[in-house]
Amino acid sequence: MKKISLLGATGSIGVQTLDVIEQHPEQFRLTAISFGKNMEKGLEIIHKFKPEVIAVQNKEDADRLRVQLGGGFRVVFGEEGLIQAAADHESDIVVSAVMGSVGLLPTIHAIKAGKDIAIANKETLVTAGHIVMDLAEKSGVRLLPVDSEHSAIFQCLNGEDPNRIDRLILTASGGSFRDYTRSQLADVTVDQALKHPNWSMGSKITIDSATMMNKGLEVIEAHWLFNMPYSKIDVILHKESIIHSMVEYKDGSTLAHLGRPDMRVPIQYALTYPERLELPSSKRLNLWELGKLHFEKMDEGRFRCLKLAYIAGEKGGTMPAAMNAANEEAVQLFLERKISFLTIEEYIEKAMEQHEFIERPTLEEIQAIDRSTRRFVQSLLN
Ligand SMILES: NC(=O)C1=CN([C@@H]2O[C@H](COP(=O)(O)OP(=O)(O)OC[C@H]3O[C@@H](n4cnc5c(N)ncnc54)[C@H](OP(=O)(O)O)[C@@H]3O)[C@@H](O)[C@H]2O)C=CC1
Ligand SMILES: CC(=O)[C@@H](O)[C@H](O)COP(=O)(O)O
Ligand SMILES: [Mn+2]
Repeated sequence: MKKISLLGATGSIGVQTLDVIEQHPEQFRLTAISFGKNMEKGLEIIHKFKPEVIAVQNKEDADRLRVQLGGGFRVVFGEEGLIQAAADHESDIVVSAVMGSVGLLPTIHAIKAGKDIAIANKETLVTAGHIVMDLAEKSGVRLLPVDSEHSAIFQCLNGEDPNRIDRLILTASGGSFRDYTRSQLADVTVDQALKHPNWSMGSKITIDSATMMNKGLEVIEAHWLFNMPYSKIDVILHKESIIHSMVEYKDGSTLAHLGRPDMRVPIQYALTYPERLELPSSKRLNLWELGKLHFEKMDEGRFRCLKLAYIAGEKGGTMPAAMNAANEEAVQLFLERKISFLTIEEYIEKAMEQHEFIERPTLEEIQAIDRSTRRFVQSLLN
């Protein structure tokens, strides 16, 4: 029986993780959850799975929950609560599926506590890849990718010697506006941006897919997870999201991972690795039904955020953390309808230009950069 702590239980990855757990009651037990503010969904999960530890964002919600639930649960809140749900109780693996850089600290604590991490939260590796990877190695814990592209690459690598690899090829759907010209992007709406062609995901990552920052974050995530230089990480447009990513080897062989767009598959693989279990609810891929698959070269002028992410990744140090914080703030402003779609990349670029770079930052320095960059982006509004 594998004991699971699930951070971000009410979100898109969280709910799909619960679906996987439910399909294998003999394999998995949910011992801790965290969620933000969605009390209705949170309560439904608590009644169904009865986790011992429950972390919520605010003290008021924690107090309310304690009254509603009575005894038998440990209800905690805030940053300290997230850390407790991740690290301070009995579990074998932590699924990190909160949204944003708030996921960094609990993951670091979970690694220090010797827990394996099923990592969906890409902002963790983007902001502090060098710290997280070093710590995971020293603590002897496994970082198992959940992000579909990274799970695909992980499966195509399957333990091969890194010297045999020529390049990693990440596939990108192109997001909601893949067929729009740059001038058409000027007045797109939030509702349009939230309609991803292939995946049903949380709102922040859906906007990231539309700006192509999602792919930029994934390039940096791949750099850390697979110890690969940026010159050997490419992105290709593939609008069907059937090939989830590829690895090209020295001898010219290219290995690809295919499947229907269904996050329960990589989530389950991270939970069972190296085993594979049945996943009754997941539909099989019938290529003859699909007909053609399409591929296009990336246009970096059209998708400016991808270019910014390569620049930030190559620069290293605190630059990816600054880029990420600017992106999180700008996307939130767009979702609140305070800025336009193209202003997202404009704000990120401005934040990167003014950023006071630190080459080998500590965790505290990364957290300080995260806060100051968010303040800078907010100041651009006035
Ligand atoms: N969705 C997908 O298919 C994929 C997602 N990812 C990555 O996984 C992560 C989660 O994505 P997704 O599930 O789509 O996101 P969602 O927005 O759907 O869910 C986010 C979860 O995090 C919680 N949360 C948000 N902010 C905070 C906070 N400040 N403190 C505590 N909890 C918080 C939310 O709680 P509540 O709603 O209760 O407020 C919710 O449970 C992201 O990093 C994303 O990039 C990666 C690959 C695919
Ligand atoms: C499901 C998943 O892993 C997302 O990150 C997905 O990749 C988004 O698709 P695009 O960013 O390619 O549009
Ligand atoms: Mn992805």
